[in-house]
Amino acid sequence: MDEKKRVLLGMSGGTDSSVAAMLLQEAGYEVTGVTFRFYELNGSVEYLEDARHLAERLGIEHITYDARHIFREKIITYFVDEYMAGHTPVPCTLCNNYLKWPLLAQLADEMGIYHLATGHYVRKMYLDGKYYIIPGMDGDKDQSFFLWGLKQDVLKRMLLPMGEMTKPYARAYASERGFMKAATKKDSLGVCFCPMDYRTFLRQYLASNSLNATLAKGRFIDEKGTFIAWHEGYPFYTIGQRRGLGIDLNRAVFVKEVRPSENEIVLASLQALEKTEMWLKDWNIVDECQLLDRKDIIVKIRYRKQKNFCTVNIDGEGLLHVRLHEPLTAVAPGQAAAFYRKDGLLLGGGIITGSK
Ligand SMILES: Nc1ncnc2c1ncn2[C@@H]1O[C@H](COP(=O)(O)OP(=O)(O)OP(=O)(O)O)[C@@H](O)[C@H]1O
Repeated sequence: MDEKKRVLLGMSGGTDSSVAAMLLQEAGYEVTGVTFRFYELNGSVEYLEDARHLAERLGIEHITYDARHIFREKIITYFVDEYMAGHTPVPCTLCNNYLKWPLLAQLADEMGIYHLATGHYVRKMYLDGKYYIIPGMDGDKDQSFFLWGLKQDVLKRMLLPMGEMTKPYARAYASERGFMKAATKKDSLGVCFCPMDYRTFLRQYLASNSLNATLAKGRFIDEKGTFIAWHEGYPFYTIGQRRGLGIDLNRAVFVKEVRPSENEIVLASLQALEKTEMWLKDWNIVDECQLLDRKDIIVKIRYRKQKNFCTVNIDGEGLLHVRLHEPLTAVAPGQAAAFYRKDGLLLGGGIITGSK
């Protein structure tokens, strides 16, 4: 078979990658599915069985790849370390950019397969000699926010069959073909290894690594340093947080600052959290001409909803400097910022290291 017609697809056992397998097959590709064992919540391997079973029904080759050790090292350890440093980590962004897609490329190379695919709801576009990610047609499912770190060597090989689909259509598509389990799978919620609440995960992780002594009660203080109440330990709070502080004041207060060395959390009004400048490290830009020094760049620091205009430059220390045209609240170190052109082209992104 023409090597351009072979594709390695990441199969999670979920609806999207299952439908992606069907679409690629219908488009005439010889599909090989790979399921990475990243993390098995409560030891469940049902996802592996589902992926295997689907591959069998479709008559496609399927392999599994044990990435638990590397996932633990690169994603979970990083996640815990970031909270312990008073930051807000972005495990899904890191996993996609440094693990999932690079692993797909590595395995595909070993198998002599050119194309790489996933069930992400994104599309890609070729412009002036470069490939760009653009949001999926289903605005509600768009996952472009997580993919700003991918380089051209991966982008050029990507096939993104779900980009033109909506989730309801994907479910109907699987069901019409008799794949009822794939059609009715629940959407995955948040971070795969702690879908609900990171605090519970953090407590368990620290306890099982004999590190819980590092968590002591600390002081909530106001901006002037006045004691307000006791808190559970600084890693359990993130900048911008309002709910779950466990205190009852007669005004709305938000986490403005996390101070690990003092185990203090500074609380303030929302207005006091406003920032107009950010600095990013570990950044990636597809084409500097499309991003730097322009006045109409959109920046997102949240997966959903938020969008602001900004101007981006590289500063003397090699960090990306972002000037926000309107202030943003809840800018936390460790979080990702992704840049878009007004028409949706994903221009790059980076990790927030400072703001003012
Ligand atoms: N364990 C895994 N092994 C291989 N590929 C994976 C794995 N987890 C996710 N992927 C790939 O990454 C894509 C995006 O995964 P993510 O978990 O962010 O989204 P999702 O909407 O839940 O996808 P799905 O419905 O396919 O599970 C998946 O569609 C799949 O192609």
